Amino acid sequence: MTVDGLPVPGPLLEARSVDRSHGRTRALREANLSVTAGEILAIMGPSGSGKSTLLHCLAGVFTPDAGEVWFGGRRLDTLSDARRSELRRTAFGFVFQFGQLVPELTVADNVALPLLLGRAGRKQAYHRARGWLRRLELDDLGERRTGELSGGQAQRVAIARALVTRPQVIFADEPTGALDSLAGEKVMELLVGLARQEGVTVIVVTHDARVAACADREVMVRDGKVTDPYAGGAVR
Ligand SMILES: Nc1ncnc2c1ncn2[C@@H]1O[C@H](COP(=O)(O)OP(=O)(O)OP(=O)(O)O)[C@@H](O)[C@H]1O
Repeated sequence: MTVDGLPVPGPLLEARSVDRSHGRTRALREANLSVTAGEILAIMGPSGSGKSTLLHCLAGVFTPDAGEVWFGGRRLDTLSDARRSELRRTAFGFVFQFGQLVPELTVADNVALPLLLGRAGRKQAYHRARGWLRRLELDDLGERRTGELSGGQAQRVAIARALVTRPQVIFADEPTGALDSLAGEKVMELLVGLARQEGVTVIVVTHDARVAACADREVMVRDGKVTDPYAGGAVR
């Protein structure tokens, strides 16, 4: 596609007419969504409308029953399980409602873990982990067990862990859902600020209008359908 003779990069991530059921429940019905590189996108909608299912389809955790998912100009949904796992490990980062940190490990171990699993050297992994802990204002907590953290601290550790591999996209599912409003605001401020500095795309599922207000754009999911005016190749 070109505009005024200049090439316009296509969307980074796209759902095209995605259907996905859980048993007999049709969670997504011909869902279309288009996300550009560097965009911070909020996915909103009533409980049970299909937001998390959409997020998991975009991240290659679920494969659609019908339709297509594209990432960086290539089909994602037709890749093998092994290739999709590798993509999730290298190009994507995840932040969930309850940090999902490993409680037996220290904060620094949790942040270094994705690098160690990716076979980075120990010294380099911990060096990078400490750098991210500093950026998330967690310098003093590196040696703590994650069970000793407040909810807001745990979510900041989860963000450090998601960013440490330098992903292209962060998928966040209700990242502030378990926090009070002050802690939630701080977590979103840090996530969005760092994502912008790093040029990382963020897709965040939320019920909270204040969280959505931090995004560049929001889309609504209702009964498994997505309202996205930019889906289907519309030029922004
Ligand atoms: N593992 C599952 N087994 C059966 N049904 C499921 C499963 N996961 C989701 N569903 C159903 O699929 C539909 C969409 O669920 P989904 O979790 O995507 O919605 P959501 O918008 O993220 O909801 P919430 O805001 O409450 O988290 C719902 O009707 C839900 O009950």
